[in-house]
Amino acid sequence: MLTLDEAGLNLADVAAEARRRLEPAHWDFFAGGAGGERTVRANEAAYTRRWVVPRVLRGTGERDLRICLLGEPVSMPVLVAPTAFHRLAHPDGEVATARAAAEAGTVMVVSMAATRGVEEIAAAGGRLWFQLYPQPDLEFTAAVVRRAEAAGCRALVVTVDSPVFGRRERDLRHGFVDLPPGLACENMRDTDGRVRTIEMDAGLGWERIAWLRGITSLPILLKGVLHPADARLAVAHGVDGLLVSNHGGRQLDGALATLDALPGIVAAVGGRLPVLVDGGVRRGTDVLVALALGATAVLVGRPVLWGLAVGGAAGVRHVLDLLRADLDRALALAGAARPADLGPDLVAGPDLVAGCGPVATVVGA
Ligand SMILES: Cc1cc2nc3c(=O)[nH]c(=O)nc-3n(C[C@H](O)[C@H](O)[C@H](O)COP(=O)(O)O)c2cc1C
Ligand SMILES: O=C(O)C(=O)c1ccccc1
Repeated sequence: MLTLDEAGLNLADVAAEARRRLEPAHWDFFAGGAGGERTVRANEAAYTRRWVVPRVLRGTGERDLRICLLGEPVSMPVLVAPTAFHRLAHPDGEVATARAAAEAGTVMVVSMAATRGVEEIAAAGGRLWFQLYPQPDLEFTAAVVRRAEAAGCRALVVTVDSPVFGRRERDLRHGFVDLPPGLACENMRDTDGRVRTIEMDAGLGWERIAWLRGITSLPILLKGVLHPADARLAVAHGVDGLLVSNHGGRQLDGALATLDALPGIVAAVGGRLPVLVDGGVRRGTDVLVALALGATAVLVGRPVLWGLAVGGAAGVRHVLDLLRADLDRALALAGAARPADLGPDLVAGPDLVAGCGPVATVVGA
């Protein structure tokens, strides 16, 4: 196991150490976003505009961080977001990430752009969900879904914020266009062993969600919903959960910070589906605020990659342990014994903070 000195006291420390270890082009691929990266910055900044209004004398005793998601227990409301190319961070790649998530008792969402096959990731143990970019080739898409099912994945996370690829200026400057030789998107292999390129499908529509619903009995979550009208459509199409996400600011630069979108989505869904959120979660208090505003759980993307770069499975474990301990302490200090004790009354701002302007919730839009 890593010492705290090596791995850091918080996720910013881990990020700084990862930056020292990674090739600049790979650091920039992981850290960067689309355009001027306004949305990358806005995701983290949104949390700094929320303030916790703690309750006292609640006698919380030992906290219980467990939640129930899609009918199954998860050890804490922090999951691993799907991110591409883990072998750029560590030779063990997604296998190491899966081992850490399993040890932490949480879900790992395996990216369609993973650099290890879903079967060997599953062999590391733990609960996996599979992230899908629906491909224009329906037969190939169906084959990938069957492969994820056969490997034991328990849900499909369908990314819907990517009709085209975001324009990432850091990657353009480095000339970073593809994986180095020897690494490949292992879950994009065809029957002949050839690796297909992941296509973004600008033709994707709700009928494809209905089609997916018809080819799998796995729960389907939509990843990348920010507009309440889309949340209502998702409910109407029988999906099983929503992930409020702007792809970590890597797709539409200028898209609303996810924490600012969350209340509108929660109101639109009205408790009919679990609502998850990702983007900019770096502290236990961030998790607390997201849950208080109605999220069932959060996911972390980049911090997991930083942990992986610093120490493989132990590094990812360190990141997840830091978040767990930080959330546990934040709950105690806010007077909550468990996630279910949190509500919007525990959060103030940003309207209470001079100069920050009102929160952009588009309820009923
Ligand atoms: C390097 C990197 C690769 C990503 N790859 C994928 C991907 O393959 N599929 C996907 O749906 N989202 C992908 N995402 C988006 C994440 O799932 C998630 O939405 C985002 O990272 C959350 O923000 P955070 O990094 O601030 O925690 C990626 C994000 C990063 C940083
Ligand atoms: O970088 C990303 O955000 C991402 O989603 C992705 C998708 C396909 C291949 C590589 C990265």
